[in-house]
Formats: sequence, C-alpha cells, structure tokens
Amino acid sequence: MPILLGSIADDYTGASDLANTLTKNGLATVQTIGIPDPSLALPDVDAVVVSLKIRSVAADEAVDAATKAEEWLRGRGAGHVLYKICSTFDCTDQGNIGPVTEALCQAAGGATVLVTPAFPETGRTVYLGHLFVAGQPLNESPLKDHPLNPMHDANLVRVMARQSRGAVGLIDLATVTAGPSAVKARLDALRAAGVSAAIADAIFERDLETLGEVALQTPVSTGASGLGLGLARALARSGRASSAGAGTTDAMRPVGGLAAIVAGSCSAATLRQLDIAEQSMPVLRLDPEKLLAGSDEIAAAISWAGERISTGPVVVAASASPEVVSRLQARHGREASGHAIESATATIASELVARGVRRLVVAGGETSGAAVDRLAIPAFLIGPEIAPGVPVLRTIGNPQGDMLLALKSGNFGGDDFFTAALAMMR
Ligand SMILES: Nc1ncnc2c1ncn2[C@@H]1O[C@H](COP(=O)(O)OP(=O)(O)OP(=O)(O)O)[C@@H](O)[C@H]1O
Ligand SMILES: O=C(O)[C@@H](O)C(=O)CO
Repeated sequence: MPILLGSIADDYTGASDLANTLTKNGLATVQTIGIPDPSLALPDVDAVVVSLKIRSVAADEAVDAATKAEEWLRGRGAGHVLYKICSTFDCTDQGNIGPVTEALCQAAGGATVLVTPAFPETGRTVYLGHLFVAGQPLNESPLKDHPLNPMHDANLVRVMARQSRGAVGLIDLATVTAGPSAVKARLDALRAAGVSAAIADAIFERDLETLGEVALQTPVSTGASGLGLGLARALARSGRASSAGAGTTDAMRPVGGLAAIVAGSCSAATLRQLDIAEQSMPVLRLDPEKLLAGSDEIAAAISWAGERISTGPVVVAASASPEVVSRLQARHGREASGHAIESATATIASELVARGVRRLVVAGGETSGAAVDRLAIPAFLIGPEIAPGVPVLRTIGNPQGDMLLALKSGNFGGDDFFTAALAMMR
C-alpha cells in the first residue's frame, strides 16, 4: 500500500513524538531508524517517520542523509514529506534546519516551504515569527542553556535566514486566522518574490489545521508535531487515511523482563524528573569527569545496576545542571564531551539489555539516538501516549527480541514521567 505522508525526523525522540501525533490524529504510522533494510517487514501504514540523527552533525552530512530518505519515501508513494524538527527550533547558525529544508525543496521541484515549530499541546507557540516556550521567548527559556545548541534568538525568520541561501518570509497570524485560501495566497506571493521558506505563526490547533491543509498542497514542509497534527487531520478529513491508530493494540502486548532508565538529557524537565524518581527507585548519578577519563566509570555503573536491577527498575543518569555542563565543556569542548557521554550512556544501555532489560526509557534526543543505534533496533510500532509527545514504542525486528521503549525528548513529560512511563510498559 503506498503511504500518504512521509516524514524525516532530525532526531529519534522527535520522530517518536511525531509518530505519536500522527497516530493520535488518525494515521496508522510506523517509525523506522534510518532507511529500513528491504528485508524488514513493515506493517501497512499511512505514514512512515524515518528517524535520522542529523540535528547536530555537519550541514552537508545532514543534507545528504535527508535527501536519501526523501527519495526513499517518495519511492513508497509519499506525496508530501514533512521535515520534523524540534519544537524549540534546536539548531546553530550553520544549520541544519535551513540547509535541509532547501535541499528537500529542491529535490521536490521547488515551491516556498511552510515552516513552523508550533506545538501548542506542549506550550510552543509562534507569534510574528517569534517562538515562545511555555510563555517565555525562546532566548529566555531553558533552551538558552542547551548543551549542544543554546538558543539565543527567538526571531525565527532571523534564525532561519542566517542558515539559508534563499530569503525567509513570514506568514503572520492575521493571515493564518483568515484561513487556508489566505495562507495559500501569501505562500504564492512569497514564491513569486523568490522567498524559499516562510515561518508561519500558530497559537492554537485550529491554526495548525489551516497550515496543514495548505502544506498538503505543497511537496515539502518543515515543522514539529503541531504541523504533523495539521497534516494528519487534513488527510483524515479527506477520507484517505486507512484506520486510526493501527498498530497500537499490537504495541501494547506485554514483553516482561527487567526495566531501566538511562538519562543524558540536561534539560530542566529531565532534572526535575530525576529528582522525583529518586524518591521511588535507585538513581545513579554518573560523574561526567570520570566518564571522560576512561571506561572505569562505565564499568562501575554497570556493576551498580547489575546488583539492583533484579529487584526493580534502576536509573542511570549523566544529566547535570547548566553550571556543571558549562564547566565540563570549558575543559573538554562541547562536541567532545557530548559525544563521549552519549557513547558512555549507549554502552550502559546496551549492557543493561544484555543483562535482561526489555523495558527501557531513555531521556534526551541525542542520548536516545546513540542508545537505539547501539542496540541496532530497526523500527518501532507506536503504542499509547505516556505524556504529550512521548508514546510507548514496541520494537520491530529487534535482534534482542521484543522490547518496549520510551524515548523522551528532553523537555517533555510531567515531574513523575519516569514512574508513569514504567507503569505503562509491562
Ligand atoms: N553532565 C554532562 N555534561 C555535559 N554534557 C552532558 C552531560 N550529560 C549529558 N550531556 C550531553 O548533553 C547532550 C544532551 O542532549 P540530548 O539531546 O540527549 O538531550 P536534550 O537536548 O535534553 O533532549 P532533546 O534533544 O530531546 O530535547 C548529549 O550530548 C549528552 O551526552
Ligand atoms: O519537537 C520536540 O520538541 C521534540 O519532538 C524534539 O524534537 C526534541 O528532541
């Protein structure tokens, strides 16, 4: 069956967030890790989300991977491809939102690309091109302290222009409120003026429904789960979607086995969730300096977890406050420390799976990417939602056998997320 909607996600947690939104809004969806091997049996679905790990790599590498994924999705019938970015517009002045958006648009024959990270359900809104995170301008939100891509400008037209070759325009709220025809007319006018991408305002889900309907008439869009909601609802309204939420029942079958949580996210939400988890389960706080010094800290963590895990879930966390992260980065460099810690947490996750863990929660996009890659999991069915943006995932074709995972975006989930997740993963 040809797919209706294709998506390329720039990280794995973002991919599961989008897959959750598409499922909830009527599209049977599967999440793949990269372009799947032709031998992998995937269920018949309306939408495929190809997860890539390209948010923080060099722009040319990101463009190359995304272009190949676009080609694969078009080959499976996708009429529209959504480039799934973070709802907090995580990027640097070098990319990768601008370069990838322009490359995907070019591959699809042009047209001005509609871009919006709005995701009202998690407090991300865009007004006059400015992104607000839970009511705070992006540059005043906790994203100003992100370990890999600190965000210092809330004006997305400016942020996107700094990393794009073409001009970047705005579709303001007044136009969005006027409905799909007004948005389409504005997009056409921007195209005639040679503008390659347009940041669209959106405050409420109804704005995203308008934007989704218009985006569907174009080959490519760029956005977060909010735009996914708009696209999914437009497809469902058109009567073309097969069946709402297919896969969820299968995804809920219990897997048993041991349970663990591995955290590498340093977001304010994850730090709060770790403090709360400490009240009900053993939590090991890794020493980042020791992690960078060699493998002893990893071995000690595995042995600590091994002694406790048969009696209940354990948490292993590299996560630290912005001050601790800054000190480490000042000594070892931002990328080097990030990568070394991702590699360490991936090793810990895979060693825990080797010791019988079958229910695994990972906090942080880059951290999840490294762990899922290390486990060589090829794809996921989408299960029930734990918190907005975070579903239970069930592995497809996993060399370790069936597992349930939750890949938590750094800023998502309530304070009790970890216990809530494990309660739903049986
Ligand atoms: N103590 C620490 N000091 C410095 N860097 C750290 C530390 N702990 C984790 N890191 C690194 O910080 C980065 C966190 O990024 P990650 O994407 O995993 O989380 P996040 O940004 O909160 O999540 P998301 O991308 O889903 O919003 C990773 O590269 C991780 O290795
Ligand atoms: O859009 C979001 O905020 C998340 O899905 C994400 O991409 C965080 O990594």
